[in-house]
Amino acid sequence: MAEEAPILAAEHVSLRFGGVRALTDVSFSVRRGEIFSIIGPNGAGKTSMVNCVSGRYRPTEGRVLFEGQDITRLGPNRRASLGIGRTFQNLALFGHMSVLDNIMVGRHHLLKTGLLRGMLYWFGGAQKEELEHRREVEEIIDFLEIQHVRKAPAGTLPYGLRKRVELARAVAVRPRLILLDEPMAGMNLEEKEDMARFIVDLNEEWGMTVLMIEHDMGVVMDISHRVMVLDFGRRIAEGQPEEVLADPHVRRAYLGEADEVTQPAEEVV
Ligand SMILES: Nc1ncnc2c1ncn2[C@@H]1O[C@H](COP(=O)(O)OP(=O)(O)OP(=O)(O)O)[C@@H](O)[C@H]1O
Repeated sequence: MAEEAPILAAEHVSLRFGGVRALTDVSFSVRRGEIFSIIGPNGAGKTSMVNCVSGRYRPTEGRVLFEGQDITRLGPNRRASLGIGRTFQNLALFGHMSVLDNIMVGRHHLLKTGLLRGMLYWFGGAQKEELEHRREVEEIIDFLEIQHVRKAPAGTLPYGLRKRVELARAVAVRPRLILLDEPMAGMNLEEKEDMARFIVDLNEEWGMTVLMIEHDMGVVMDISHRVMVLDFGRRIAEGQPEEVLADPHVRRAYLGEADEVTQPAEEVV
């Protein structure tokens, strides 16, 4: 049987900012149902790559395909409405709004009915649709275990919980592909474990394909099905976590392992 087409494919993507080559000829594909991680040292091009997928950046060369459709020229909102959701490296919540409202905003943003319908709601119409949204949002709140803070202003929550709310907002639009930019950044061990569990559940129980940037190698190796390694904007490896970890090129470039030639000579006494 022929293999199913990938949900996401990047083909020969290059991205330049003036003289800076953020990405050079990067190709990879993500299969439906996978947790796929991009790793690499600082400045390797990970965020640039994810931005080329979300539509924030347009590649200088190459193409990005989502479910077989060329989305290279589409803007971020259009891509979001096709089924690509995302979270940000830096939190992007409305601090004064409640957790519940922050998540509702996530849904409103992509509603077919749009702004006018949203306004109608506030003046008393469209409640049925709204009730359905609320039900779905409550389901997400339960799933991410943030019931106890649903009424709290998002800005008053500890960092780990805010990250979870941000994930809830991205999940609220039910994307088929979710882009997570450093979901564990700044978290303590317990928060990381919780977040890792949520990502795995999103993937396994909610059927979301995940494309993730993460620096925490333990988490990456634990939960990813496949990993791509970028270094200086180029793809230097891709495969299952254990293959990638064993790759000598990766060990040298990323994990900082010196190869034999560069080992300091033993001191002769
Ligand atoms: N908007 C921009 N304007 C100019 N240069 C940029 C821009 N965005 C990224 N770059 C450059 O592109 C290169 C790749 O950056 P990018 O942020 O994609 O790397 P990264 O792997 O995500 O790094 P980090 O792990 O530190 O987040 C870097 O040299 C960076 O300075």
